Amino acid sequence: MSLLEVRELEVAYPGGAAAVRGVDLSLAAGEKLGIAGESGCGKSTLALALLRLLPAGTRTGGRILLDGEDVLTMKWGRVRAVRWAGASIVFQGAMHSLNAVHRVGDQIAEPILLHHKATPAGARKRTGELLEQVGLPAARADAYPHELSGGQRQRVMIAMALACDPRLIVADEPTTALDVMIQAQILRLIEELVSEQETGLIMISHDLAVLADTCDRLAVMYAGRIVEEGPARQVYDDARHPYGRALSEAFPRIGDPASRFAPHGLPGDPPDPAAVPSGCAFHPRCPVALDVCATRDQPLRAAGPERRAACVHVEGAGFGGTPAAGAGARAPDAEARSSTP
Ligand SMILES: Nc1ncnc2c1ncn2[C@@H]1O[C@H](COP(=O)(O)OP(=O)(O)OP(=O)(O)O)[C@@H](O)[C@H]1O
Repeated sequence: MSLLEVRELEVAYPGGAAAVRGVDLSLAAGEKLGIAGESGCGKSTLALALLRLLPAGTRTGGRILLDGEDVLTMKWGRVRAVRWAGASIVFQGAMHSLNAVHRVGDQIAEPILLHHKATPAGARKRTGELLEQVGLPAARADAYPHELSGGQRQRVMIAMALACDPRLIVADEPTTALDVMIQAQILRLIEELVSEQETGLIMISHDLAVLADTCDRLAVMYAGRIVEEGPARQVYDDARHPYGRALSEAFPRIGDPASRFAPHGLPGDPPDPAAVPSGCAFHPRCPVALDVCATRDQPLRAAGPERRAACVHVEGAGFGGTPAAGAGARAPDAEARSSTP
């Protein structure tokens, strides 16, 4: 049985349209899955749904099975028991997630006291061990968040997330606010810790390169849907969906310093959930869209071994494996749009 099975997940904020629209994904124990997409594609909404941290009044549909138990329908007492111990989350910007008026050691100890019924001395000992595990001296337990650097605070957040030995860690842009050197250290730390402990990891980022370097598998999200999925390195090197391709071209390539100076960027923005275009939601920005893309949405379908993509070009010749003409580098091309599938 998978550690996590998400089936046809729908999430709509109070009074709003669906921000997550029919997401399916699964994660094996100890597996690392990256979820990529631009801001507004629904990645954080998906992360919050996994731990049932969505605001009151949010409508959800589908199923989120964590070790076979549906997080969306479990009683609140059970949800509280599952958080930290079953699954925990690391948010971006630890300054906002940590309580400014409590020492960081007390904040790490809190879930340990709650879930492991530890004595205060036992919780303190475990807190020291966790801090050392994330590369901080145990004595930093006495510090307040403002006395730590951004990287140190993010390490504290990771220590908290690990405190109850969860089966799953969800890391939502865990390094976005940090400088590049610290970012690399924190990513390596997360990777090592989850590998050592066979913890499942869902890491969310807009940066495909970061995810390709850290994760086993990658899912690309656009307008609340997963549009591409597969082994991380393959998706990064040879995306089958034009959006995945545009995203991988939008960032400097791993190991290719020259690409930092290449023209990048994907014109336009992802749609607002209330105004998702008809057909394939990406078609207005897609450089290889066909007429049919404006009217017919594509399901995720096999796009090679262990790979899936939701694009009209996947089935036929001409797209899968063939480099698309500079996805994102120019406006939709009239010739491509007028050709038939
Ligand atoms: N609390 C909320 N109430 C209403 N709408 C929201 C709320 N949070 C997010 N949204 C909307 O849901 C959509 C998806 O947002 P979400 O934060 O999940 O995307 P994201 O891909 O994680 O982006 P980011 O990287 O900026 O967090 C967006 O259109 C956003 O405006």
